[in-house]
Amino acid sequence: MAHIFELAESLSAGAGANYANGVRTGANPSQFPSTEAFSGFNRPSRIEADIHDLDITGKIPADIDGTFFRIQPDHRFAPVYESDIHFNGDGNVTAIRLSNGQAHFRQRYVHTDRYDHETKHDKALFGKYRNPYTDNEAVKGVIRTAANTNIFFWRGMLLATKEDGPAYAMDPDTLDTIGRYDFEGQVLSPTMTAHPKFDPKTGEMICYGYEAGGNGNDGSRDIVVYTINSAGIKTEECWYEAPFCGIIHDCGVSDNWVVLPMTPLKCDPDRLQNGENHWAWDPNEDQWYGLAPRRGGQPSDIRWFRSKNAFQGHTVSCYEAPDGKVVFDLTIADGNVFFWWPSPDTPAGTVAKRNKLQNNTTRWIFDPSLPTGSWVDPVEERGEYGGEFSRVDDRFTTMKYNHYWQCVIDGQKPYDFPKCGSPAGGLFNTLGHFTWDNSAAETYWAGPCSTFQEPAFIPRAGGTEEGDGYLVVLLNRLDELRNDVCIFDARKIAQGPLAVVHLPFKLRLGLHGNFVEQSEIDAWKEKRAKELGPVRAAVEPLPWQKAEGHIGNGV
Ligand SMILES: C=Cc1ccc(O)c(OC)c1
Ligand SMILES: [Fe+2]
Repeated sequence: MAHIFELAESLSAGAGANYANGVRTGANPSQFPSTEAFSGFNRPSRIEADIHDLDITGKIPADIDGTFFRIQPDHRFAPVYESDIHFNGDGNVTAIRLSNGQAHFRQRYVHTDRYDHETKHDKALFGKYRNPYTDNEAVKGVIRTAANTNIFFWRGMLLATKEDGPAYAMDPDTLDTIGRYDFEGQVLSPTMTAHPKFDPKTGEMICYGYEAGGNGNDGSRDIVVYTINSAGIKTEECWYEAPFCGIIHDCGVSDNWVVLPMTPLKCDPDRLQNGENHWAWDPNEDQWYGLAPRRGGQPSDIRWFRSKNAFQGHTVSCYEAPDGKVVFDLTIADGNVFFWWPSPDTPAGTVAKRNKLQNNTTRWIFDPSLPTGSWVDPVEERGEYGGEFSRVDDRFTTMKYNHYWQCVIDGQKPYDFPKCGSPAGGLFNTLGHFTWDNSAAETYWAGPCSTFQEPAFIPRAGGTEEGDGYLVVLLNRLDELRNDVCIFDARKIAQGPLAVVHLPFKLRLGLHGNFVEQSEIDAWKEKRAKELGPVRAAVEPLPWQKAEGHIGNGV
């Protein structure tokens, strides 16, 4: 007699493969592609759940009272295209509430317009990453963003963001989606970055959108930079033009300047129309840095600096030196990290391969008195460990700082390939804590079967000294297909975690997150109850939707 699993295999083969010539057939609608992007640790999680009082090893410091919010792309439905990528998954938000030495779990999808439409039709309708020409007719004119890249707290709400669309507001307690958020009608660009910066001295949020001139997915070169003050009022809005449509994923903010690093991944509108990739790597293009004034900017004020071809990763931090020059720190790779968007010259049929790249932490100093087009080279490159996902003590954003933490690769340590397979998302097997003055440099290796996701800094209650606090970070247990949440003393990471919170299942590889103090959530809840009223979702369609004759969400 056939074993039950053999039977299941013949049943699924009988149902027919869900992909033919790379496109979903619908024959077996629940079957995800069997590509690396959807296999092993990369399998969609799709969990929405609450778990009270998670299992803990060690002791969560009693003075931690707040929530670590983070977000992951997490496809709900088998994608339209078999070659779909992780970055095209639906935003799914995780909240790890830490209080009284206990940890609680909550996870919910962001209910974007995309989510609502796909729910109604019970299948994926949006096609390739940032290519509206590949979408089902039923969703023409619908905002496409999956809001899957960052989740941060702003004036009593969480904002889930992705750089290809507007922000979505969520309730920080329930993780219910409130709706698309246009800052009460003040922010109407088709795109908004997933990496705004918060000025701790002024309480302002500085944010921007790139590819912002049209519908957000048409290769426009327009950039908009906004400031929203602590009362929620937009105080700055200036539009600039980039030399080409390139990806501007993260930014830097000092007291007087905004730095916009533009990477040589380019969008060509013709390629979009042909149903191809939004981005293509240009190995002959420079890396660019736009320097724009924070206040009173005029379109002609942006100054572009350039340097040799490279891939700009995430910002570490940014500040002004006493001489007015702008110090900007970020990780940089010596080639295209996003190997799934190769150069258009790559021969057809070539399978996109992960390149072996070195990610260095680099320091740049921009002189705002130099003319646009000036060449710059980094003043310092730190290459002892390849690193990414850097974090600082956020209370020092815009200020001279010393400490930073990041996920790093320790190539001297063993990796258990037979047990874990190809390391999902890269081999960040170690957490690093470094200082610019070299007074401290320490690492913590997670073992041969584990890798880290991006950490977040938790300031110690009542403390003010830079770096005094904790680090919260997700650990991928690649052999067990499970995640842990580790809590370290931020300035003593080498001694290992103070507490490890065990999740009973695997999440997906996430991008970004932030820790929010419960006192801050409570204070805003009270302020909204007593004077401001609830967070108001957008009521009007975005200008590009009106211009293209669409009426809005329409679900
Ligand atoms: C890490 C970068 C990054 C850049 C663009 C994206 O759309 C994204 O989606 C998750 C992530
Ligand atoms: Fe990012």
